[in-house]
Amino acid sequence: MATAMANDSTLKNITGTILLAGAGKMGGAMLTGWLAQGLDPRRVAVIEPHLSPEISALAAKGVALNPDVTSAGTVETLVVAVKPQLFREAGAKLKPYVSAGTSVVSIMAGTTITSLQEVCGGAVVRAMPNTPAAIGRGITVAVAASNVSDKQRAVADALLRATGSVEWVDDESLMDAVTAVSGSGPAYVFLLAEELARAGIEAGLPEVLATRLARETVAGAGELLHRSELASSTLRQNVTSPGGTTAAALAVLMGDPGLRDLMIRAIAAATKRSKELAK
Ligand SMILES: NC(=O)C1=CN([C@@H]2O[C@H](COP(=O)(O)OP(=O)(O)OC[C@H]3O[C@@H](n4cnc5c(N)ncnc54)[C@H](OP(=O)(O)O)[C@@H]3O)[C@@H](O)[C@H]2O)C=CC1
Ligand SMILES: O=C(O)[C@@H]1CCC=N1
Repeated sequence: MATAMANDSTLKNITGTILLAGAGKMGGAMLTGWLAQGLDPRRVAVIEPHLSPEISALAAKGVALNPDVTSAGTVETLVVAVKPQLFREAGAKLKPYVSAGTSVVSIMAGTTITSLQEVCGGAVVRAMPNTPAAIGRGITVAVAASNVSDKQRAVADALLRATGSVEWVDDESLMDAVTAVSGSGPAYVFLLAEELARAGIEAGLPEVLATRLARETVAGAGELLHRSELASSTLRQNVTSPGGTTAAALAVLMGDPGLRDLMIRAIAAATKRSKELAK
């Protein structure tokens, strides 16, 4: 387990450059979190071939866009948020930005610490965030290579914690299943909202009403789960009146085969894909 954790001033006290490679959906969400948590925009540089209007606008606040190696300054932390399939090509171009003291924080699915060390060098932290990071409600799991110093780990922790909570693990082999559960997990919940709406329409509801009911139900149940100290199974039981409507639906969802079997298969497929992306 990590010994060095960030404190409130870690982001504000950064003196080197935080270089973000890949300001897409996940990298862009992390950048938003860093700036919201007080990271000085002048400490941030972004490498991104197709800059969105939102990222381009950050130049006015001092974020450096596509700096060359000499103008990037001393890169304290390189955050790699490109697609794993592009990493070998993109990583080789990033290596000149990495010096002896640079830590490399990767959020790429599948890509191992060993590959990152080979391609970029540096002291590597492998992390897996998720998109609720965009509203500060993400959860990230991180694992550090043995050459990551306490200070580097604290900076990585601060960068990741700016988008939600962080769990550190020691065993890198957990990262494939982590990716399947929490990295990809938001997509499963959004699919639940889609299919709940579709089933409502099938049951006779107007589309607009069904969509609203499904969206608010998923969001409200998620917020209740977030705020409550009760186990999710207890919250489920609190909805389920004996012999009532929920019990009738749950008999289908918890039947055999049911959601358990589907979820086990889905997580196994995503875990397998994460392992394949390592190759
Ligand atoms: N989306 C998610 O929920 C999560 C994603 N991740 C990981 O985050 C990474 C990014 O995913 P996501 O944000 O969804 O993908 P995106 O495609 O939205 O973002 C990747 C960005 O990298 C840019 N890019 C391409 N080549 C380079 C390069 N050589 N140097 C710098 N930037 C480059 C892309 O530009 P262009 O589009 O023009 O090619 C794009 O803007 C992936 O490795 C993924 O595994 C991790 C957790 C969750
Ligand atoms: O789908 C993917 O591969 C990435 C990793 C986790 C979420 N999105």
